[in-house]
Amino acid sequence: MTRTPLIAGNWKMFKMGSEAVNTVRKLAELTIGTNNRDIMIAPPFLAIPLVYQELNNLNNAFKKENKTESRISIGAQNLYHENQGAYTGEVSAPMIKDAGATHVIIGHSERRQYFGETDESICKKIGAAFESDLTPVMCIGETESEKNEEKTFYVLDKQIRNGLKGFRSDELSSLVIAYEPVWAIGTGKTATSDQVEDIHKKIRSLLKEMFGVEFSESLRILYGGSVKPDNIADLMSKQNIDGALVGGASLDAETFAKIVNF
Ligand SMILES: O=C(CO)COP(=O)(O)O
Repeated sequence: MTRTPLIAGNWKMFKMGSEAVNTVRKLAELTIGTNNRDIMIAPPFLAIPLVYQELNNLNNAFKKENKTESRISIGAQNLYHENQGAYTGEVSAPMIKDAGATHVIIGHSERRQYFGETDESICKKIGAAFESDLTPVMCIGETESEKNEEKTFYVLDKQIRNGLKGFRSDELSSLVIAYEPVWAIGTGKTATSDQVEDIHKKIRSLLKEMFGVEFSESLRILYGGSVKPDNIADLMSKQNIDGALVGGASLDAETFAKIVNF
């Protein structure tokens, strides 16, 4: 089974609209001709329509020059699980889709930590993403103290079982999982590629038990946490690491393009 790698950038709460547009333009130019991997960027909500418009313009220009379309797709960083209603300040899956995104990051550790997200709310959000035909990138990961107490897989098992409760494998077909150990996010500490490979193997075998071998073998499992141009190739050399979810190093187009073109 070959899984197309996905290199995704999570811009978190960074970049004004014009900065987002400039960065995506540079990134598209630096990744022209990249054809064996998927690229996704997740700008703040307000920049999504601007980035979408810019990518459309660029793709039209590329077409005229006989170049292939950019492989960059757009993701949101969160959603609310209801489609519409009196939920002041929230953004729904149909709105995200309408703005031009195809992916959505769900359950990032920063949302779990600062905004009270739970496995149960994450499960509802995954359902809402699929209902609107968005690809959910479901984030899981243990904290430093959970790691020190050797509870890593206990925590991941719980996050996966509860986050994916009630779904059938055919409903989850485009799901992406991102393993992001909380202690490696923004810290410069990366898990070694062997440690990540071992955990990804365990995640895949849990998903095989839950949803069958066809599903587990086609599912992409990304790693996130201090991914940089100098560690991406080592990570990507492992059989069960199918891409990366990059924070800080995705903000600069040149740095991120080096990661994309590892
Ligand atoms: O949280 C992350 C991506 O979602 C990882 O962030 P860093 O790459 O900055 O460690």
